[in-house]
Amino acid sequence: MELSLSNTSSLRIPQNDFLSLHNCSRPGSFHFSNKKLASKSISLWRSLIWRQPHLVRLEAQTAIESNASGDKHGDDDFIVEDVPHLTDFFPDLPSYTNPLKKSQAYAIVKKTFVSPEDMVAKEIIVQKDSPRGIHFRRAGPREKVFFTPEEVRACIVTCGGLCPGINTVIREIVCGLKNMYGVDDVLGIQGGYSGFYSKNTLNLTTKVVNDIHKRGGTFLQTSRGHDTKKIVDNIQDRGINQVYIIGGDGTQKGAAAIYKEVEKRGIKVAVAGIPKTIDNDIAVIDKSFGFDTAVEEAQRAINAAHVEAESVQNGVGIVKLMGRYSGFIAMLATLGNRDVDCCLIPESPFYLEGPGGLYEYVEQQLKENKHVLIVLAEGAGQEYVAQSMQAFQEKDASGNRLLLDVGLWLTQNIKDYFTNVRKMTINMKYIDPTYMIRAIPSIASDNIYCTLLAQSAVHGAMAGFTGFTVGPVNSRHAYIPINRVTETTNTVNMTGRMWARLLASTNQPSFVNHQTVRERVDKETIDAINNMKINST
Ligand SMILES: Nc1ncnc2c1ncn2[C@@H]1O[C@H](COP(=O)(O)OP(=O)(O)OP(=O)(O)O)[C@@H](O)[C@H]1O
Ligand SMILES: O=P(O)(O)OC[C@H]1O[C@](O)(CO)[C@@H](O)[C@@H]1O
Ligand SMILES: [Mg+2]
Repeated sequence: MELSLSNTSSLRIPQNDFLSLHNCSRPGSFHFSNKKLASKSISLWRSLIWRQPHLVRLEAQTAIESNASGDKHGDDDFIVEDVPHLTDFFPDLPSYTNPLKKSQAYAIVKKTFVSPEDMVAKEIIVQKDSPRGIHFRRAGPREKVFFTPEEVRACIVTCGGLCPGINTVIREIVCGLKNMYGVDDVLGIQGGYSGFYSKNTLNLTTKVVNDIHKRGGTFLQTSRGHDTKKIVDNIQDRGINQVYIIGGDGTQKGAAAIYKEVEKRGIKVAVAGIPKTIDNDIAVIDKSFGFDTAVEEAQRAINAAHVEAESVQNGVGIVKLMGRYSGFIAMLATLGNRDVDCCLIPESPFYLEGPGGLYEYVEQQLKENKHVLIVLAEGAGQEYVAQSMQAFQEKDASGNRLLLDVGLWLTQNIKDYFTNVRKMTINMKYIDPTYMIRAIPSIASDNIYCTLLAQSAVHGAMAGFTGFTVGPVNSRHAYIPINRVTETTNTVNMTGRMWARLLASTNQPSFVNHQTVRERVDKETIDAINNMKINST
């Protein structure tokens, strides 16, 4: 591989070797006082590059020089957020030629292996002068693998709530390991994380998983709750060296903890996360699998509520959909339907009474159209329900707040208001299909997505990557450091265009009053001024 000084900002450097060579105190960010030293270091590292360890951000003097010579954004702003590799901890780990090289399936593929240089950009919308920004390693098969088929003992576990497509991912991991890499030994951990230490395992063969993708749910069962030490004890006891973990944000936090514990114990185990969540609340990735299936299934409930509401006098149809903290299902199901008059989600506070409130809007719709249709995410308006019920907020075994039933609360409030205050007779039709939209098998497009995720995870683990979550970033599959996807939650952006599209489509009130807008504008102005101050210091 050719390296020039102009791309010194993204070198594949074995971090440990570098640290021992240069005794650098700040891993991940390295400064060179002059070009000669940078050049010397590069030639030292060049010989170590084949091991594919961390990509390390390198702030070289040369990059600054290239900026000075007119290149406005040198390579120092090309940031790679890389995933760990087993050779970071086992520098002498042997590598082998990837069996895909001789695979019939890939025989006529022009470029079977992903180049170690290939990166996926986190931001796809850029301006001419904007920095090159954050990148992730592109997912896919590598020329060298760090496991022989015979030595692999893989396991698969599924945690958290259900989601269409889990079985497809399980199936494709088993089939991918067998058909692409000749791996026979795959264990199914039953009943989520706790299954590691409380249940027997299942031998997963291609025959066993052959038609599980036709079923909803998870073939392996799921649970909430965990004990990281006991999980890793079990991984060690069973001689497992590849762990495939399918689950949402909580599960990925669990995967990060397992990876850390594995690292601490110094055992050769690749930990791969496959993000799963019906709520689409996982950060960085484009969309979670099963989400499209859920949005499609939600149409049946919304259509039914619409038919019911428009078939009676003053019909009020209310549909409650899933979405604990993120209202993506409700938003997309509304946008995809067009009969919905109002969509309420956790990110957008709403109010009932007074000008611009929900009651006023419902009354107006009833006057104009004789019916109204509301789609509600389960996490919306939780503060109102809690207030009215004076309820104690319980938590589930994973520590997630248990939601109160906002659907029943809203139904009752609308009924009371129109009957008692407005003296109007309304016909309430409430549909709660929450579990129905996630307990079904995935549609074809989600199955394809699940296959890509599973195969990318298998390629990554076989290539020796670990501590990663796989997922599409701007439509390209990437290996993302697990912490990156758990540090924030993906929520609907209230100031983004998608929510504005929804408001434009339903014509519902934005529930944002003048005062709130004023405060937000003021806050944004103050933040911008503060940022300017920070940048100029
Ligand atoms: N901070 C954490 N550290 C380690 N493990 C965690 C953490 N949070 C959650 N887990 C474990 O991850 C598993 C799933 O978590 P959780 O119930 O939050 O669902 P999830 O993965 O977020 O999926 P979903 O939200 O789609 O239902 C549980 O076994 C839980 O104990
Ligand atoms: O009732 P369960 O199975 O705990 O799951 C409910 C939660 O799981 C999710 O489907 C995913 O987080 C949420 O939308 C929902 O609140
Ligand atoms: Mg979650």
